[in-house]
Amino acid sequence: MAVFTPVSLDDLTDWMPQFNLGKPLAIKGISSGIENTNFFLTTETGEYVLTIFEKLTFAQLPFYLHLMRHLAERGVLVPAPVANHAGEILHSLHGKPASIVTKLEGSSQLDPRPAHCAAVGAMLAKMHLAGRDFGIRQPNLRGLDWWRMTTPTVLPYLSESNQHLLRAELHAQEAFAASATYRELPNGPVHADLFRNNVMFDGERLTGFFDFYFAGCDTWIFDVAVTVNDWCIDLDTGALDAARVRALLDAYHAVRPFSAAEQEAWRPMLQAGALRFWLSRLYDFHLPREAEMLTPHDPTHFERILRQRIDNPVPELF
Ligand SMILES: Nc1ncnc2c1ncn2[C@@H]1O[C@H](COP(=O)(O)OP(=O)(O)OP(=O)(O)O)[C@@H](O)[C@H]1O
Ligand SMILES: N[C@@H](CCO)C(=O)O
Repeated sequence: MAVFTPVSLDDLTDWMPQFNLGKPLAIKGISSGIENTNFFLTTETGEYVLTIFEKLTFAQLPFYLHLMRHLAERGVLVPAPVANHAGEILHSLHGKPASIVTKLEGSSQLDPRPAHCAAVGAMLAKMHLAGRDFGIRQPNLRGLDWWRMTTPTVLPYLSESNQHLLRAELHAQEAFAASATYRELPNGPVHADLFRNNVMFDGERLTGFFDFYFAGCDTWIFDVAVTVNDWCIDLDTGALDAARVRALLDAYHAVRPFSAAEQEAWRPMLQAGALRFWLSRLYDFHLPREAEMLTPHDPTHFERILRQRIDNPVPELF
C-alpha cells in the first residue's frame, strides 16, 4: 500500500492534453514505493510512469528531473521525463508536483551474478562521465552534514558498542573529508542509492537505472562504494563477494579509469557508504514519521557491513 494520492482516468481527462501522448487508456497504482505515489500509465502512444511527489518540493525537483533528461539525452539508460507543449518536465497534479517518465522494461535482479554487476559498473561509469557538463548543482542531501546532524538523534537508541562505532566512524569520515586525498577525488552528479531495486534488467541486459530522488553532487567513488555495498555482498554477513566486486570494478574502470586518489579513498568510501545507510535506517527505525516506512529496513544489515569493511581487507580498486 503506497498510493498516497489516488489518480483516476477521469482526473487525467483535462490534464493529459498538455502532452503529446494521446489519450490515457489505463492507470494502475504501483504498490512498492515508499517515498512517492507511482502509477503505470498507458496512453495511445505507449507506457509511462506517472509520479506524484509526496515530500520533494517544486524547488528541489528540477535537479532530479533535469539530471534524468540530461543523462537520457547522452545515452545513459534512465527514464526520460516527458515534456508538455510548453517544454516543461515538472508538472502539478492534485496540487502536488508530478512527472511523467518513460517506463523501463524488465525487472529488478535481486540475486545478481558477476555479469549483472559488470553491466551496472559500466553504466555507472558512463553515467558519471555523462553528468560532467550538467549545469545544476545540488549537494548530496544525505552527505556528511546530514550524518553530523543525524548522529546525535539516533545515539540514545544504541548499545554502548554501537555508540562507539558510530562516533568513531563519523570522526574518521570528518577527518577523511578534510584530507588532501579527498580534495583530489573526481565528483559530480551521483545516483547515491543505486541498490538492486533501483536497476532494471531483462535477463542479463541492463535496461535502466531509476529512482534518482537521492541523487546529488558528491564524489564518484562514493557512488561506486554505495553500489558495491549492495550488489557485491553476501547478504547474510555483508562480506564482499570477490567475483562480483571484480566484475563491477573492472567494467567501471574500462569506461572511466579510477585514479590513485580513488584507490586511497576506497576503504574509507566503502565505510562511508555503509555509514550513510546505517544512519538513515537507524533514523527511520527509531524515529518513524507518520504514515511512512511501513516496513522499516533493517539497520543491523549496515552495521554488519560497516564492521566488515573496517575489520577486513578490501579488494584493490584496479
Ligand atoms: N521508470 C520506471 N520504469 C519502470 N518501472 C518503474 C519506473 N519507475 C518506477 N518503477 C516501478 O515503481 C516502483 C517504485 O518506484 P520507486 O522505487 O521510484 O518509488 P519510491 O517511492 O522512490 O520507492 P523506494 O524509495 O521505496 O524505492 C519500482 O520498484 C518499479 O517497479
Ligand atoms: N536504499 C535505501 C532505501 C531508500 O531508497 C535502503 O536500503 O536503506
